[in-house]
Amino acid sequence: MIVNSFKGLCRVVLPLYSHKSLSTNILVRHRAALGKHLLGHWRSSTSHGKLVRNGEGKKSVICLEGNIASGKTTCLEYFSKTSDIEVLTEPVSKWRNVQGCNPLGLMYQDPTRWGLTLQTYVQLTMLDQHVSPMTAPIRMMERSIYSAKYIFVENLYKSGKMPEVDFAVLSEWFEWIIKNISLPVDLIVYLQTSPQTCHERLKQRCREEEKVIPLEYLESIHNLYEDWLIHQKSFHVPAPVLVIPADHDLKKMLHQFEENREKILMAR
Ligand SMILES: Nc1ncnc2c1ncn2[C@@H]1O[C@H](COP(=O)(O)OP(=O)(O)O)[C@@H](O)[C@H]1O
Ligand SMILES: Nc1ccn([C@H]2C[C@H](O)[C@@H](COP(=O)(O)O)O2)c(=O)n1
Repeated sequence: MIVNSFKGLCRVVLPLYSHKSLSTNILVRHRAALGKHLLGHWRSSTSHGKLVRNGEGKKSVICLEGNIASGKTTCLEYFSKTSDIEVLTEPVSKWRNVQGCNPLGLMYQDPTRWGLTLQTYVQLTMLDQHVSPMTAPIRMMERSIYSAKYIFVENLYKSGKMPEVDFAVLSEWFEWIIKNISLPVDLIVYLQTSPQTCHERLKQRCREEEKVIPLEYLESIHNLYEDWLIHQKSFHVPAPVLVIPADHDLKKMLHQFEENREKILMAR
């Protein structure tokens, strides 16, 4: 089921400067030079004033969304065997180890203290993925900078675990990013599961940091996903949504991935 076709409108902005990303060079642009330079993998968009990756229009970006342990990595593994697709898994290893520290683990231990720390780093690493040069015509990436903000930051804030000031700082960062940098998404594939299924799979995966996650946490994440991608009543949806029911066993899931292959890969 394709839920919606809702492309974001771009705004004209005048960024004063940009920065060097973790893996790519982003155009460093001053007001005086706006629209004149073409550096590295980036160019300034003449129509919208955003930083845009060269060749962006010819390629296709699919974001795979879903609750924790819904089966996103398993799905990406399946499609990684297809030629002409590059797969970007979430940089969880970075979230577990930044210069010897583990912000993911710290966040689960004390979300009020460490939520901002983790989500700032998630936002940076997801941005880095969105802007990294594509090495194949189709990119499938696990989650997005959008779900980081609309689901996980929102959940921390709504549940009273993120202080107002932390939420405000993260929100301003996020707004700046989406206003100034082109982050095109052509399709969102939503693996729709029940929170109970995720809880079972989470226990089975047994990631150390996640042992403290109760069913209620997965229910909150689930409700935010449903409001965003199914009811479309909370936040902007940056691309059409393909929903794949994902409570089924592995065999049936692989069958469904195959059935949806065309819809997913034609998302341009
Ligand atoms: N359809 C399925 N049925 C049963 N177990 C599954 C299924 N899909 C994935 N799993 C298992 O559930 C756990 C979480 O899956 P994973 O793909 O890592 O989820 P995610 O990337 O969304 O967190 C893993 O142990 C995986 O082997
Ligand atoms: N913005 C985010 C994104 C993810 N997480 C957490 C949730 C999981 O514990 C872990 C990885 O998620 P998965 O791919 O297994 O669904 O990272 C977060 O807290 N904030």
